[in-house]
Amino acid sequence: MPKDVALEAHATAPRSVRELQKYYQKLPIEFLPVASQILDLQSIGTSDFLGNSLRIVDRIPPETLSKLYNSFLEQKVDPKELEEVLVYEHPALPGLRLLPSLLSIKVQEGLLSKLLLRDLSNPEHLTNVHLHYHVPYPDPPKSFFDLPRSTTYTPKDAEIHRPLNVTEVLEKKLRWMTLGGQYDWTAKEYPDGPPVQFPQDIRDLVHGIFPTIEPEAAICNTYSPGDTLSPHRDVSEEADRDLVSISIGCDALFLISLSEETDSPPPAAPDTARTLESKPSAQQRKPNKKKAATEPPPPPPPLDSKTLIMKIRSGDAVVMGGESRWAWHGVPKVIGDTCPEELAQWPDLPAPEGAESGTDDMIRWSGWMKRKRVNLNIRQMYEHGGVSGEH
Ligand SMILES: O=C(O)CCC(=O)C(=O)O
Ligand SMILES: [Fe+2]
Repeated sequence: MPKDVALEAHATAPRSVRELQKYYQKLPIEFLPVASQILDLQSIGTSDFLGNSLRIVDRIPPETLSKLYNSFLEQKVDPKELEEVLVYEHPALPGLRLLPSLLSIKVQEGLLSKLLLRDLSNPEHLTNVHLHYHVPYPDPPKSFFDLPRSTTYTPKDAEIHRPLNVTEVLEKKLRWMTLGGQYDWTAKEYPDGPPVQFPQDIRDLVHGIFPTIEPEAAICNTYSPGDTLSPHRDVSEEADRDLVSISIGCDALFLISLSEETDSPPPAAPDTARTLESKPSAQQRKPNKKKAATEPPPPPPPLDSKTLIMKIRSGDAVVMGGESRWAWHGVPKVIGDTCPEELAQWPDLPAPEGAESGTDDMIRWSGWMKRKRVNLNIRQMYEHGGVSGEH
């Protein structure tokens, strides 16, 4: 589908989408199991609701995956240990493909390590922290998870921001990193000039599974429970190739819509970049005595025939292609305590070199992932021709 020139990077989502986002953002997690609008990719096939409308449109055989995993992990992965991956489509969002449990736990762990222990400490990969802080890079390069506790991030403008320490940055402030083409969040465009090299091993894995895209740019989002991503469309890429979104760690709700309803926009959003919100999660907030937690929530806003709200888990992939490539989408909720056990201890690193166990300067990051959701959102920026079709 050719990209519609009318798609504006700064436009605001339709009211119906914003209302759903707000509803699910506020919905206490204890009510999620009874929220029947939510399409749960893990109960596809067993639920009568929506499940009936899903179609299997493709299958990825274990042999294909094991070859890609072998080279990604640089170790032998027996196809017998893998299951065939089913690819689903839903009539509400033509061109949206859902791949529950795409990546094995080992590949998820490998991907986390490449992204966060290797690529994050490459100074070419900018983060949201760079917008307002000087980011210290150790020489020789090493993982940010190996930095001494005394590491300080000094603000660019000391009148607006206070200095941060490495714990604050990695636990809370770090919300995204850009890989390859460095998207400019304020101008909402990719800068001119040759893009930063996309990590080859991640490119090979993603292109091997999804040959319809040549990975050139990605956003690696990190969320804690309580963090949200407001509804938006990713319209800055020149190529109308599929967008591949891979999630690792805690479960999340993902809202996506092709609703065309137009209405008056809400008050203007702050001019910085994208609307990421970090609020204390329901779990972190002190109990509100006036409002008992068991009080049933109001009914949800109606879901029109062009909108889906779904639960996304660790290892799942969502591909936005065709008409859905330019759909409105957002993340109203990240659900704490849902990270798969095998990943929860990541990065589980040995003590940094030279640090003695028990010294003040040593931060044990083991268990960081237990409280996180990491989403890798991969795009092709330019049309070059020569990118093949199906696998
Ligand atoms: O975290 C997600 O699932 C979606 C992220 C996203 O839409 C984006 O980075 O543009
Ligand atoms: Fe997006």
